[in-house]
Amino acid sequence: MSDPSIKSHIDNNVSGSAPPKPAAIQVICLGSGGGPSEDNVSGFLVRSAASGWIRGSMLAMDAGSHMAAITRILEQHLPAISRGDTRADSDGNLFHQQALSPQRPLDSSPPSSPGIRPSIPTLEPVVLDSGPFAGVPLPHASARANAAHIVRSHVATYLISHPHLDHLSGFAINTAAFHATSRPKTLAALPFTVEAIKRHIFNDVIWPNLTDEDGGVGFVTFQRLKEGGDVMVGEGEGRGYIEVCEGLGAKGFKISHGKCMRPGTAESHRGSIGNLSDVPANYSTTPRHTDGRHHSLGHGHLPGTPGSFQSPSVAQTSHPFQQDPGFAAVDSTAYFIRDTATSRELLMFGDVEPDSISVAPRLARVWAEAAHKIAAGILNGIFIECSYPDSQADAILFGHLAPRHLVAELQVLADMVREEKVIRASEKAMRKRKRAANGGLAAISQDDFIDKKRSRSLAGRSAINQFRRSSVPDDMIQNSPTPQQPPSSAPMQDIDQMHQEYLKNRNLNIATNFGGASRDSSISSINAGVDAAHLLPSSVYSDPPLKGVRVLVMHVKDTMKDGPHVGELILQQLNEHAAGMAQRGMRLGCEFVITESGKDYWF
Ligand SMILES: Nc1ncnc2c1ncn2[C@@H]1O[C@@H]2COP(=O)(O)O[C@H]2[C@H]1O
Repeated sequence: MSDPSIKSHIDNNVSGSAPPKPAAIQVICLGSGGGPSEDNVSGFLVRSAASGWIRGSMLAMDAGSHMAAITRILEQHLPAISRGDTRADSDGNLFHQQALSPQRPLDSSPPSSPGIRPSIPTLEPVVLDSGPFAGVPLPHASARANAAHIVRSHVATYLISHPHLDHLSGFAINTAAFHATSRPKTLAALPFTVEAIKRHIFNDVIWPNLTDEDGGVGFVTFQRLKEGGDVMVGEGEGRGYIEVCEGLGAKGFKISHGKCMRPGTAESHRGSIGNLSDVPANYSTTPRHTDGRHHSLGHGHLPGTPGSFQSPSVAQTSHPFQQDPGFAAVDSTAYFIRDTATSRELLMFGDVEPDSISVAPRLARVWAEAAHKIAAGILNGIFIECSYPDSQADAILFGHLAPRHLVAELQVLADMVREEKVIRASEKAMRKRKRAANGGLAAISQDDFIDKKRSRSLAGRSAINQFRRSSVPDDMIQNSPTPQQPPSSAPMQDIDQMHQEYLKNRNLNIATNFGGASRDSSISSINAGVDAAHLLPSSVYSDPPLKGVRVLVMHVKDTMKDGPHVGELILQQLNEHAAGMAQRGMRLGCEFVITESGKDYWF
């Protein structure tokens, strides 16, 4: 089905001089807040523009706010209802047929013949021409009936970041309407989330067991995702992505959302153990879990199961929280969501705290994965929380970010992107020189060599960046390496040699997990890349690393006080931090946007 709405949405955020690409992914914000008001808590709809509005083409990323928010949006954009010249009353009963909006086609059947009982007019689907749901055929009269239709017909999967209520409550309550769906809804998540929801929500105590496990009625089925993706699925850049709805794949990484009592010390929501990482450094190609499909209550992977890979970064951190052995991290998830048609991606976070104060710092792994995608031009949207303004002290962040932390984390990402861009540019330069030198013949084998060797694990560089971090931007900001002007023509063997060294070091890191990689080998891996960069045009450095990336801020916690919404202050603080860094020669280049319920965002 063609989608008229996509034509008018152009992605203006693609860096460089390339012509803007048509938008590939739409994200509709249903809930942008982090509480305490229950009407606006985390919930988004994601869809591939290429899939149009076919059944099963929408993914709900978290669902604290869900059906009620869709109803609200439709009320705003369905003129036949919002203007009052409606054919539906508040209960959805038809009346005022003659006053329909031109957008809503009337029953076009001829007037009834005398003696024939007038038929009840049949409503034809209406297609909205404005708002986030522009283009979706709506078969009902009232906003709320159409909202239920969208949920039943179009939303296939609920991708949940963690089992906290503000990310789940809408979904749980809406499941009572799933009896009218033709197939079960899928709840997709990492196993720790699935098991928690199964055990603590659909347990016939808090909520009826409407799932298809343990004798439930079958409205909901669970899709247990493998952390870091499933290597058995997909190929090339799409390897590891599991299809979660029509046209979209997902890959999830565990992240940390505060701390709780260490399992065994008290009744607690169990999380990961500090100092232990669940995923090997070569997470892209070696997911930890080999079978995520058959967990059930009482066994399998529970939240809190420690991993077996020790992060070198933790030993280097000094924040008092990280030294407390009585606490474990609360788990959450960051998902990369990939549009199958265009290979473009989004990064959407659940609640998350900065690595600098975490008992289990795991954000750098996600940044490493993201850096490669940003450098490759396939990722330009990051949905991430910033729950509090900077006035919130570290001790009362409860597993969340404040502007100072978000900007510090983005600086880590920016460093990685810069390195990745250098590597890409140097590889490109080498291929070009090889081609020129060998008349194009050797270029083929060299290109093949690079492509085969090229792995996307950036673990070594992640480790290095973690050595640099602290909790406030001023502390973590390093002097930007002054780009050296490249010699006008570098000897080809120098570049070749550096690349061989670089590839050797990178492969060493790929073959060695986080715990095993020595700091020296990580550093030499970076140095090899940076050395190669000295031979490259300075233009590699001239653009800020995150140019073209939009950082969409969510989960802002309303203060429930008079005056401007705290989101305005958070945006101001983010921009001030970024401006301060730019003054010191550390431009990030990204744009900050505070997400709002009822708005949609295109990528
Ligand atoms: N120790 C605590 N004291 C007060 N409030 C808390 C504490 N821990 C968590 N919270 C609040 O509970 C909320 C649960 O959802 P969030 O993680 O979004 O944000 C959390 C805080 O707002």
